[in-house]
Amino acid sequence: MAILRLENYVSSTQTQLSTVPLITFAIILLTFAIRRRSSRSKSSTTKPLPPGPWKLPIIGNLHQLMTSPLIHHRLRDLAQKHGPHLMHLQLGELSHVVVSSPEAAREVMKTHDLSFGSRPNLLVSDLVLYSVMGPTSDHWRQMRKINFTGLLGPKRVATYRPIRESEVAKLVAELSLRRGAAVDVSRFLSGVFGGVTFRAAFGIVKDVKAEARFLELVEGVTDAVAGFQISNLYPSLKFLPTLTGFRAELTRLHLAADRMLEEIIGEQKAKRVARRKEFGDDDSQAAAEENLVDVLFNLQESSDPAHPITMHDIKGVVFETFLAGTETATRPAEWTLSEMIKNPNVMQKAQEEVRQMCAGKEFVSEEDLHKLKYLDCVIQEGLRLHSSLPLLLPRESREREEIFGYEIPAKTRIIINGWAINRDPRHWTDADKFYPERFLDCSIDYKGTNFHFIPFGAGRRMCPGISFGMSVVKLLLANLIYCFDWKLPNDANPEDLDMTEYFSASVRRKYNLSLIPIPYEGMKH
Ligand code: HEM
Repeated sequence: MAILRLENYVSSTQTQLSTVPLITFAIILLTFAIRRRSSRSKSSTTKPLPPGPWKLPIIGNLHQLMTSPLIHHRLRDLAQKHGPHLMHLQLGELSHVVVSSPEAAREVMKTHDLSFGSRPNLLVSDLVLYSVMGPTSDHWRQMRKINFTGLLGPKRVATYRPIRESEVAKLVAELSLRRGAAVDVSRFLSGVFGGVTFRAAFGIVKDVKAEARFLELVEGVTDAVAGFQISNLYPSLKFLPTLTGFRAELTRLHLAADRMLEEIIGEQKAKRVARRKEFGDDDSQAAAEENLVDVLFNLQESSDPAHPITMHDIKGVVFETFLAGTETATRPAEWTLSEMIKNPNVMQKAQEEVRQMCAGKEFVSEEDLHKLKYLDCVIQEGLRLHSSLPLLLPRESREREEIFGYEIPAKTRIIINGWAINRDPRHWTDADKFYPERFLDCSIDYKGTNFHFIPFGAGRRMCPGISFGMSVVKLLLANLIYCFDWKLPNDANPEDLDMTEYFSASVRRKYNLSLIPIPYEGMKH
């Protein structure tokens, strides 16, 4: 999810702070901090806030986060010292609580899910996402239902199978052409997720260049909103987004995206009208080939007039799907493949499984996937160690709550450090080791019921795109290891593969994965 990224606050905070003369900035903040302090002193709490590190006036704990660009690591280290379950941080004007243990995650995402199931109202949600991602409301509930049932539920996802298979086959063909040469695998992988999402959303469009242009725009928005935006931390300073140029940048991107969406969705609408003229409503072939926009049109036609689904909503849901579904879903594939390269024994075992199960085939198709049990474990372990969204997405408490004897006031921002939780040594043996066998014959899964394994979050705000994303991840990885053997360039030792993380919209590899594909001879040609 590239959206409303909380997790990259730090990198972007640094960027933005350097563009504003610091002294002016400090004076402005001081003025507002005094105003705020006087209003805050009127409130009283009955229980203590969770413990936390010492705070500076005005910036609170921001300086303690700036010591590392990998904020999830920094938060884990701070939590170990100051609050292993719950830790209080003051970031700018806003009170934050960091959740770092499975026990505390259960309290937040299950016991008190209703209170903590809202999202903060961030500028990016209003300006880029047509408000579909904002706080919990009737509108959000309706959009969430659409996402789950209409677009991303398992039944609908099954209908996108031909798209997934053809995009993966296209990749295999391209890689075969480049046999023996180093290729930027990271780039290819994000192309597959972009391609699948584009075709699932819009089908085939007239302008052959539209896909590349639209995906470039999605990438632009992803980069722009990836961050701990300083203006989000000082909401009372309404002029900050304008002063830092953030508002102008978001508006520019939004207008460009909006124009393209109007164009592409307009084309879909025209096709639909033409189809209906020719076949009437009873066109079963068209129904079987419905894309995401068609489904949204159907829902619009049958929607309750008291809560109509508007063109604004349709654009919002479509754009959200791209922002949420491309970057975030690429990462599990990229990290899991990297781990297999770095651990040749795991790669060998996974390849033996798929090559045995699919012996003689040209391609691993979806009906073969259920046989690949070891690959399932490898993917789960990849998700455990490398969460795409290590801090999930930001939440906000709707009312005052008490957890483990601590007070969490209403309107507190909640950061759930899923990355730290997925590596909690109290729940995982050799927690930092890539060891897929730990998932063999084990009932733990990522569906949000095991709070020590939450790569997709849990509760009412859990990721609705699991089926959509994971169906591509597994098909893609199965084919990459079935159709090719892989070597590192310059005969580098696999164990030396650099796994440094880069904190952006999601946590990705700092250096793209460059590999040499060698087609597998046992494949049927
Ligand atoms: C396969 C890799 C993916 C991972 C690891 C992932 C992870 C996540 C996580 C951690 C969250 C936040 C959950 C929380 O706050 O509790 C989230 C939210 C979300 N994800 Fe995903 N996601 C993936 C793929 C997708 C795809 C493919 C889509 C859509 C096509 C999608 C759509 C969404 C949406 C719309 C939300 C926001 C839900 C809300 O606020 O109610 N995700 N995802």
